[in-house]
Amino acid sequence: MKILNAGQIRALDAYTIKNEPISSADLMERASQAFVNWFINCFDVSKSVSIFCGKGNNGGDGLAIARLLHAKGFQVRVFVIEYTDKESDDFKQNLERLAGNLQVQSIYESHAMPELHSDQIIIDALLGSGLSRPVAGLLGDVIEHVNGATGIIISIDIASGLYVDKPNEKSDTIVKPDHTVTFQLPKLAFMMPQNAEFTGDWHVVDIGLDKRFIEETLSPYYYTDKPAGEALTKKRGKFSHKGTFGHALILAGRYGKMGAAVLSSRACLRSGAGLLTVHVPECGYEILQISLPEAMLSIDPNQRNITELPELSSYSAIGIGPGIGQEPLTVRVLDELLEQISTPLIVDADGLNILSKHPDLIDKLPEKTILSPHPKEFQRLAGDSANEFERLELARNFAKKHNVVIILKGAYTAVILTNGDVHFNSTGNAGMATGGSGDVLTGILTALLAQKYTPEDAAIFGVYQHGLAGDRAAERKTKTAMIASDIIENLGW
Ligand SMILES: NC(=O)C1=CN([C@@H]2O[C@H](COP(=O)(O)OP(=O)(O)OC[C@H]3O[C@@H](n4cnc5c(N)ncnc54)[C@H](OP(=O)(O)O)[C@@H]3O)[C@@H](O)[C@H]2O)[C@H](O)CC1
Ligand SMILES: [K+]
Repeated sequence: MKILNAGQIRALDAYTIKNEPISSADLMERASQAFVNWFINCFDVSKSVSIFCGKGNNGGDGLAIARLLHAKGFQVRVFVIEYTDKESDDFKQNLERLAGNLQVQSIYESHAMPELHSDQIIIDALLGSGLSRPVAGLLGDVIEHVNGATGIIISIDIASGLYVDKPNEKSDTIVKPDHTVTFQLPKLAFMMPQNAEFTGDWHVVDIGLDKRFIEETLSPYYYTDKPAGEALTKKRGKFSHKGTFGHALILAGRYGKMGAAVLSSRACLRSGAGLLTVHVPECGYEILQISLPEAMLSIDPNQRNITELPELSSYSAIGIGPGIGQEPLTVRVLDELLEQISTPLIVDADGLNILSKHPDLIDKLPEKTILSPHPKEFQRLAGDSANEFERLELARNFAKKHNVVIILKGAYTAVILTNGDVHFNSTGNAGMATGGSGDVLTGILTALLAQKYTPEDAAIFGVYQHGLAGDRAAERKTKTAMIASDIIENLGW
């Protein structure tokens, strides 16, 4: 799914109206109906609803939704906030259509706010994608009042006060909804962890905006939903043999961190690699042989750390980093690896920390190497950023400059391609913020590269499957109890 900016959404709206053709009032009706369909799926008529409307088209949606919910038998109160004389045409039209059906209460002053009970559902239709400046005055007071209520809050399209495609200031007044029901496409703002409290659970409803216009509009931002994730699966042919699926090499582990080698290796085998060799220091010999009999071993001469690069010619993809530490001899191994490698590569964890401390190695990274930092590792690698929008820009520039694929791990993990395109992942949950979860991803990615997925597809698909396995694990074990091994046990596609 593509993610468009506010200007592009406006253009999409206008194009649909002109080319379908459909009147803008009818499009608003269709959007409102889509919201109501979602709503009645979640709530029954025993709930009473309070709708707070601005005077633009978001407010117009609120008025249309009020009418439709009232017709379905919901008890509805409608409040229009009189912060301006300017009203959109479709707002006006929907206000007229309400007359006789429902009484509208105008709010002129901050001290005249309606009481909100905990069993009431509040619908936020104050401002939508037309937000052009920080909220202040009466509107700000209404938002504070809504946020103070204990009932469920649902924002139409986007929380009022939240920008669609740029960062808000920390001091901005923004609705904190439990749900956002957004039209047609997810919004960039939803992908930023800093906005979590201003999105709640968000849901996309189809309002029939022009599909071809969406396809043809250029945007660097995508959302890997189920169809996009599944479309990347490579089928395993009937006549394939283990050679078809490649021979992966993972360099991982040191004394006290051998678990990282076990986790990444097991995940690699569970992700379809034909063969796997793990290069570990000598202390890992028995651990790996016993815990993972399916893997072959390459044993480093050093007892505790990786100090020598194995011969590389038989491998089809290489993963390095989990638990390797940053000893000078290990740094040299990474350096030699970068000199010699001619197969796809993924660098993670300590591998990334080594790159941060030895920036000359970054220039040696082969084209389309996958780097999979969490936010702290990325900061060490690329520097500070003031907010998550800025961090994303920094990552896009880093990916383009160094010709690498970056997996910026987080709530909506961002996979950033060498051309700067960003694919936000849809799967995964907070239970995955647990030790070893990243090592599992490294194993998955190494396996996919060994199976000849392109680095771009490997990154998007690997992150998607990692999250999906995490979701299955959370379902079976709960987010609290799940551990990285559970993610591995739930892999499979
Ligand atoms: N394409 C779609 O997805 C459809 C969306 N619909 C709904 O329409 C809104 C967008 O409507 P729009 O009228 O463009 O914008 P808003 O409703 O958000 O309101 C804009 C008006 O509010 C003023 N404004 C902006 N920021 C502030 C502020 N901080 N304080 C006060 N007033 C503000 C703005 O005035 P300007 O001075 O900037 O001109 C506008 O007057 C979208 O979110 C959907 O809900 C359609 O219903 C269907 C298709
Ligand atoms: K809103």
